[in-house]
Amino acid sequence: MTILVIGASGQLASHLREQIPSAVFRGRVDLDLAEAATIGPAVQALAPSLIINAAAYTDVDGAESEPATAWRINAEGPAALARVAEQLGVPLIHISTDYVFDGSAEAEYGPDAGTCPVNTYGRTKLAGELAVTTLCERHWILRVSWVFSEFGSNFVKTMLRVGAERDALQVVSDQYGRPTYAGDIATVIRHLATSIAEPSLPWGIYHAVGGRIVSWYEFAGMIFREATQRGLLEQAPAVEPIATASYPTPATRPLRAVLAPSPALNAATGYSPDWEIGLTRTLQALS
Ligand SMILES: NC(=O)C1=CN([C@@H]2O[C@H](COP(=O)(O)OP(=O)(O)OC[C@H]3O[C@@H](n4cnc5c(N)ncnc54)[C@H](OP(=O)(O)O)[C@@H]3O)[C@@H](O)[C@H]2O)C=CC1
Ligand SMILES: Cc1cn([C@H]2C[C@H](O)[C@@H](COP(=O)(O)OP(=O)(O)O[C@H]3O[C@@H](C)C(=O)[C@@H](O)[C@H]3O)O2)c(=O)[nH]c1=O
Ligand SMILES: [Mg+2]
Repeated sequence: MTILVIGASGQLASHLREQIPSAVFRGRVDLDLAEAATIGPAVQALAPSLIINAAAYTDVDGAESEPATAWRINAEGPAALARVAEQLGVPLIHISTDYVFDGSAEAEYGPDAGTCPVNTYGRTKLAGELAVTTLCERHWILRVSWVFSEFGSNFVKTMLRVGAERDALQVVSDQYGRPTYAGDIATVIRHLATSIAEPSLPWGIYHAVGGRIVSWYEFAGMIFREATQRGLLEQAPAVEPIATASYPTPATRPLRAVLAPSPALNAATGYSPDWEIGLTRTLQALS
């Protein structure tokens, strides 16, 4: 049984390497998602029994200036993976994002809520979801949000770097979400992979999140509190809450695209993601 992971050094791919060491990993140098025509033959040659797509174009602001590249990697590449999974008759686990929603609702978004991305990254990820659902019957799409880890680049590591350089910084306090520890996504995937011979979870879209809803400002405060307690930072910088309008970026970001956890996913995997434990793990690993 060969489990094929697309992605090698990203946050999720790195945790999958720890948790499913027997899997075969293909980073962008071996298998370029932007070259859709090459994907089918490359995957067929490996004859996997399960395909996990841990790769994506994740530079939200960058996608605004290179939309064609983001589209190739986030929409056309996953479409090619879905086609070859269907041909081989094997399941595909694909990852998506809170940014498929516009974030204008007060309530949390369930997997069936109406999508309406407000930026290019979100539009390309939504196109990837649609391709996977229409082209490959045996799919699980796991939506996650605000992913962080000791591996790769993310908000936690940015805060630690900026916090070491500056006495004060401003962080937006009107965008809300549920952060996700990449190690938790890997754990959920590991449980799903273990049950692949007799899947108990219906194919479809699920939200692999859990824990408190916070703003980026609150998240930054929690990072600085624990990082100073652990001696990762000598002193926490002063953090000033600001409105999104005062922090202009190339991409618009949804204000309240809060993913509602999926009880069926938690029941099937016997696991509930908890990002606050993940934050402690991340800061431990970086200490
Ligand atoms: N980061 C976040 O905050 C969030 C991420 N997600 C989703 O979670 C999933 C995992 O993201 P994350 O681990 O954070 O990603 P990272 O940004 O940490 O890593 C990106 C990964 O994509 C791979 N990749 C990029 N371009 C290509 C390409 N052209 N061909 C093949 N592989 C490529 C990289 O490959 P290589 O290993 O070779 O460098 C790397 O493994 C993605 O689907 C993402 O959209 C969802 C919500 C939030
Ligand atoms: C560094 C920094 C960011 N911010 C803001 C910008 C932004 O609104 C928010 C978070 O910054 P980021 O650059 O991490 O945001 P962003 O890259 O948009 O994060 C998103 O990435 C993609 C891949 C996803 O799928 C989403 O779930 C989400 O995690 O904090 C500040 O207010 N102050 C700062 O000093
Ligand atoms: Mg980013």
